[in-house]
Amino acid sequence: MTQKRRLGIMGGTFDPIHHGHLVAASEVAHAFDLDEVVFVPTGLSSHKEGQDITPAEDRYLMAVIATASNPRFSVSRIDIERPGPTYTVDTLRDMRKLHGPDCELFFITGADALEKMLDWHDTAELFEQAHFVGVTRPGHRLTDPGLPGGRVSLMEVPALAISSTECRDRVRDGEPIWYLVPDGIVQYINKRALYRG
Ligand SMILES: Nc1ncnc2c1ncn2[C@@H]1O[C@H](COP(=O)(O)OP(=O)(O)OP(=O)(O)O)[C@@H](O)[C@H]1O
Ligand SMILES: O=C(O)c1ccc[n+]([C@@H]2O[C@H](COP(=O)([O-])O)[C@@H](O)[C@H]2O)c1
Repeated sequence: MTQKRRLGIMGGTFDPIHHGHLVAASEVAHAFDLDEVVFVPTGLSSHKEGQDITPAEDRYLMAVIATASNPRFSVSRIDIERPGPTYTVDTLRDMRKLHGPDCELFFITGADALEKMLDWHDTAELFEQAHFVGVTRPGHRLTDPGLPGGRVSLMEVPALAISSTECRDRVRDGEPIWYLVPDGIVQYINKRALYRG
């Protein structure tokens, strides 16, 4: 019997994508023997309404640049092309349609996001569609938030105290972001004059 294809999905605003995201995806891919990790930048983040978010096309292109050198990483436009707010249940439904039933889906997320998962849209269906992997993040303790057993795993990854917020703040304040994000992202942010305030 052939093994089902194992597909990781890393959803995020990625404004901008940074090495914390990339390390988390790489560690989960290794630990869960994933064939591929698809980064899925959000369209309109349902819980970030009113926040000043960079256009989806820039966030998508930065994700492409950051993942280009890894043959097991790719980027999907499904969330940025779907009208309305982005809900993970729609991401998983679309991924399932694209990849068929013979594919196991693993949604990768930070421990901070996992803690709030019971408030997400259509939680019951979420756990039918995918296995959820919550990774450690500095500043957030890795505790079991009481999510259904068997469908959620918690995983320690090398701690990188990087956030997109800090990257944006540093650019605005004229501080370097070299080595917090891939080199191509530093150059893209400069070229497009992003986060200058
Ligand atoms: N340094 C990190 N280590 C582990 N997971 C992370 C890290 N940074 C972000 N994540 C996780 O990656 C996913 C997407 O993150 P997101 O794009 O919101 O980045 P962010 O750095 O949290 O952004 P912001 O500071 O704008 O809120 C989330 O599930 C988040 O918890
Ligand atoms: O589906 C939901 O209700 C929901 C609520 C909050 C966050 N999410 C997803 O969690 C991922 C991380 O979100 P963010 O905005 O913290 O980068 C991203 O893929 C979001 O679509 C999903």
